[in-house]
Amino acid sequence: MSSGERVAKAVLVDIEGTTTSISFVHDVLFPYAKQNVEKFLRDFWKEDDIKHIVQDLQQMPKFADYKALLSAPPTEVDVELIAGFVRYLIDQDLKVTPMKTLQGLIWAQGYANGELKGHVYEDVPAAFEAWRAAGLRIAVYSSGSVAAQKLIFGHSLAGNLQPHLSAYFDTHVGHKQEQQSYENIAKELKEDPKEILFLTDIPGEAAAARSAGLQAIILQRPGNAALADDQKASFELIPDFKPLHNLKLPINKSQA
Ligand SMILES: CSCCC(=O)C(=O)COP(=O)(O)O
Ligand SMILES: [Mg+2]
Repeated sequence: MSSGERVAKAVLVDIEGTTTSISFVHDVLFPYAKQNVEKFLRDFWKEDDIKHIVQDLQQMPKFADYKALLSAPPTEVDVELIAGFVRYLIDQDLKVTPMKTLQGLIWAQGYANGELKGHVYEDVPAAFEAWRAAGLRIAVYSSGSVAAQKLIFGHSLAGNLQPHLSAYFDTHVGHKQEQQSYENIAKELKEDPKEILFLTDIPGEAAAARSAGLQAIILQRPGNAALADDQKASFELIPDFKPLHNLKLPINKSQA
């Protein structure tokens, strides 16, 4: 099936490499979080939600790995130790929930003070408008926290795109390369999986979505990772959202 003939009731979009450049995430957002994590933790160390995040971080097996790398073994868990651990996790691009939650809280300050503006490719707002005008719902699924997703679209270069979005999912629903996550999303959206179209840059995510019965298309945006030949053969590939601007509801739904 070509993108021109596709029908769906909902479009589920990934962010990094799909609506937004990988470079914005890696060269702007991640450095912002690394530069500001220590001050953020110092300012909010005694707040309950930060205490919970710190506890969750300490329980990760990676925390022991990180401590073992330090020249002097830490005697207490303090701001500096946790900030260093968060920077270590960011450097490895680990999609772990407590660190992603913390990143979202740090980025909120950057969006609020105007230092950050969410990158979206220029074809994204037009596609969102077209899909909504055709009666489709649009949902987001990213490893970034739901709070971070709302920020990137709420403070985007194209203005506030949140009114187009009807649901947001992060790693609380499961990891992006697991079939169960997409089954959970379909259930929460109350849609038949085959009527959800998932758009992503990562073949492992597309494969997991497809194994749950969703449709999946891979974006080849500038700067996205090159695909192996078998991956190219397994999925429909598109350079941007323009081939999908004419996406329609299934015929029985649009006539109802
Ligand atoms: C929600 S904006 C920041 C994106 C992010 O933190 C990330 O890890 C990107 O992951 P994605 O699942 O959108 O590829
Ligand atoms: Mg992605």
